[in-house]
Amino acid sequence: MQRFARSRAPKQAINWLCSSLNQSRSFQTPSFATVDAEGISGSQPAEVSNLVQGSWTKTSNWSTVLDPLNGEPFIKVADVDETGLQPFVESLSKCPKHGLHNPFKSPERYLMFGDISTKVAHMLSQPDVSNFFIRLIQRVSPKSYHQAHAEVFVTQKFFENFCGDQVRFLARSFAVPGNHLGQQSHGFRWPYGPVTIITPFNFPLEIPVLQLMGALYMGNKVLLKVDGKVSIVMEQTLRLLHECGLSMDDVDFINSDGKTMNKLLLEAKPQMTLFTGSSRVAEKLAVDLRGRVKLEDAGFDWKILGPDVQEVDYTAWVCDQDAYACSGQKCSATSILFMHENWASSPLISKMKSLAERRKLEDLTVGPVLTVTTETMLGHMKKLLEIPGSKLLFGGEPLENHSIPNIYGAIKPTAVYVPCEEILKEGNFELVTREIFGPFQVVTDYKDGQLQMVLDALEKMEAHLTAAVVSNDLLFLQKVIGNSVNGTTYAGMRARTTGAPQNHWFGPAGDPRGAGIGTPEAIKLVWSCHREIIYDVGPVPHQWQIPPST
Ligand SMILES: NC(=O)c1ccc[n+]([C@@H]2O[C@H](COP(=O)([O-])OP(=O)(O)OC[C@H]3O[C@@H](n4cnc5c(N)ncnc54)[C@H](O)[C@@H]3O)[C@@H](O)[C@H]2O)c1
Repeated sequence: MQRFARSRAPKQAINWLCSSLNQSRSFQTPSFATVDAEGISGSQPAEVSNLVQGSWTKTSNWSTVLDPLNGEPFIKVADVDETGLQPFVESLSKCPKHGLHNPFKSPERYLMFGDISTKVAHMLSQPDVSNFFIRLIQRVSPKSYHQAHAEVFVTQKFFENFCGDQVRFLARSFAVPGNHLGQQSHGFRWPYGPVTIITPFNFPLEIPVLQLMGALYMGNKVLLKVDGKVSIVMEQTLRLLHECGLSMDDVDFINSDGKTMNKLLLEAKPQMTLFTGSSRVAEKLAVDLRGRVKLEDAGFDWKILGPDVQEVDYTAWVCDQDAYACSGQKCSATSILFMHENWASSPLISKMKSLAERRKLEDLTVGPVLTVTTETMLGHMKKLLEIPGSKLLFGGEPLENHSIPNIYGAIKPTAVYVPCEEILKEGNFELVTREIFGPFQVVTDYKDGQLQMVLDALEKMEAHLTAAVVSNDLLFLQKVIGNSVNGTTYAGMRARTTGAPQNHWFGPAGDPRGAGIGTPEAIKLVWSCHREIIYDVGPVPHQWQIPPST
């Protein structure tokens, strides 16, 4: 979000934009929307507002988002600075610790959220509405139509999952008989009350919506902050939610830089903060907020190809999707691929190379990298190539003929081979396991007797988000799964690291602060705590007498 000289749009980007305009000419802008996803441009910039204490507000301090495809300043965001925090602090402080609803207070709100979910699910199933969000996502976080569609589809299915009575079932309690008549213990799911959600740029709709709704379902009041580069998507989503019955006061929405948000958190003291983003910020917030956090942080995700080589074309395709779809900007993207020597002697790598080379900017199957520059990615590659025995497998060059502004990255899908023995060496491990949030992966191989070396590498890693064990050899699967911890691990010859839908728990394991997203279990774990009410209503036994002191 910096001001940049306007650059000429490249031929491919213009062609692509024209074809997408033609494709979507028949779509109407939905009634709740205040922007036209197709029409936003340097000459017709969109504006993003804040929402606090039930009203949409603007500020005098606008930051500008550059169109990732051509550098035009195309979105103006009303940024709140440190002097504008008070309304947000006050708004959050109005919510008590026992929340907006709980099993003993306003239980009708559980039903209300079931109804809201039904309406939103229906709205998102309308082609005008889904296309609006698909295109809006593509404009700010460029990814292929298919990938943006998947994001909207998963979000719609999530809402379908929480229609009717499903929200109140999230707050299901249990009871255990007591020691005497009249005594019974009941376990309840209790909200935290005032909470905050902070999310990154890469899934502008899915991540904030799934976390936001989970928080609301369980009875919390939410202050939401989405990365400013993409916050237009959630601003429009909130307008959709309001149209479907969400109260204007249940969610506040702030646009600010990270430092200002950090200050707000220290002042507002939310009971819980869900942070999704880099490990650097996650660790800072864990300290600043004295542990009142749940974290979904960096992913250095691994895939192991076992000894049983089969379905090489399919496996190559999944490897390509896992590493390079969304230009590698999924926290679940494969960062390192370990192949058994049997795969190393198959045509896998040459097939992966061909698939990577099909990707093109015109259809956004490869595109701008929003948080890592070309220079950083290629610099990292150079350092890896200094490791003895390493070599470039494919890619390794900047994208050509584009006008992606140079605050963003633009490289061809890249794979660098590093020998497994070298990866484990003290000086190399940190370098090789650095997360590059772009179309970049490390590939290595291991011999039949070297599985332990691979497992040692997994043990040394710090992020344990997604993983894939590609094999149908049950003993091999057992060995790898039993010796690793990643929170979302796919196992079997169709295993992948990316593409978790709303019906799979998604989140890291091995960290008590780890959050989850999507499923009822994730919602209950992240957005509610346990409260035990022990009823002890009597009667006191007939002729009871005061016993001796104990
Ligand atoms: N685990 C997951 O589910 C998941 C999902 C998506 C992305 N990620 C990770 O996110 C990272 C990419 O996103 P990014 O680079 O935009 O992350 P980031 O940590 O820089 O930013 C994430 C969010 O935090 C805000 N922020 C930054 N500093 C802050 C501070 N001091 N206090 C409060 N808020 C602050 C940002 O404005 C943004 O909204 C990658 O590491 C990726 O693996 C993880």
